[in-house]
Amino acid sequence: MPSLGRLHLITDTRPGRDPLAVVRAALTVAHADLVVQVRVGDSATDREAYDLTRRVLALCASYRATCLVNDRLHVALAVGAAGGHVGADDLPVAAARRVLGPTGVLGATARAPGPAREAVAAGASYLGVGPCHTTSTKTGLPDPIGPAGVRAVVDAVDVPVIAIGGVTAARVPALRAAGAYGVAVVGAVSTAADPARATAELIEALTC
Ligand SMILES: Cc1ncc(COP(=O)(O)OP(=O)(O)O)c(N)n1
Ligand SMILES: Cc1ncsc1CCOP(=O)(O)O
Ligand SMILES: [Mg+2]
Repeated sequence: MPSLGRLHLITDTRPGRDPLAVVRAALTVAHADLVVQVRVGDSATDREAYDLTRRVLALCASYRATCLVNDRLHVALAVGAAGGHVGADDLPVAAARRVLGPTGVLGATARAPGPAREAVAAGASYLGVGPCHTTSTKTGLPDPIGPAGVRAVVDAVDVPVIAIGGVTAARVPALRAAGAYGVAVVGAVSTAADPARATAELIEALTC
């Protein structure tokens, strides 16, 4: 697998947001260091997910950035994205690996060492670990695990750990010190007054 980008931008498709404009702004700064994960709401149709993903993939291609698809692996395959991300309510990791094939990038959500090891054994190529901090963009999550929780997972696996949940540039140093390879964000970029600047601050924090 080519090396994974350290900054994962997850699309924000809540009403009033402009995910394509945010992705475009982030790409102008982060280029190939960016992984864009297309995540649509549960009520979105497959056609809507497909159309958005095709457009994101075209933007990513211009910058040699990686495009992944959250949950809907058939959309990832249909558009030719690099892979996808699954969690507890999605296909099991082993099934997702069969769908994507041996070379697809496959992320799996884990928040503790045991499930993290299982996900890697089942074929995950990276782990999304969190919520690390309180988030306002997803409800119904368990308590934040903090950098110490990230460290526990990092110590248990040999794949990149991507910290997620309430991540800001100011919080990146502690997450990196805990062994996180990178971070995934929604709000830190999508709700920023200047998404390009917010991206630059995250990239700088990740490369220090
Ligand atoms: C990088 C990354 N980590 C975790 C998640 C969360 O995935 P999941 O648990 O399946 O929840 P939804 O995003 O599907 O609501 C993620 N998407 N990306
Ligand atoms: C999808 C998801 N899974 C765990 S936290 C989260 C949302 C992260 O969004 P933000 O970066 O705005 O906290
Ligand atoms: Mg999911």
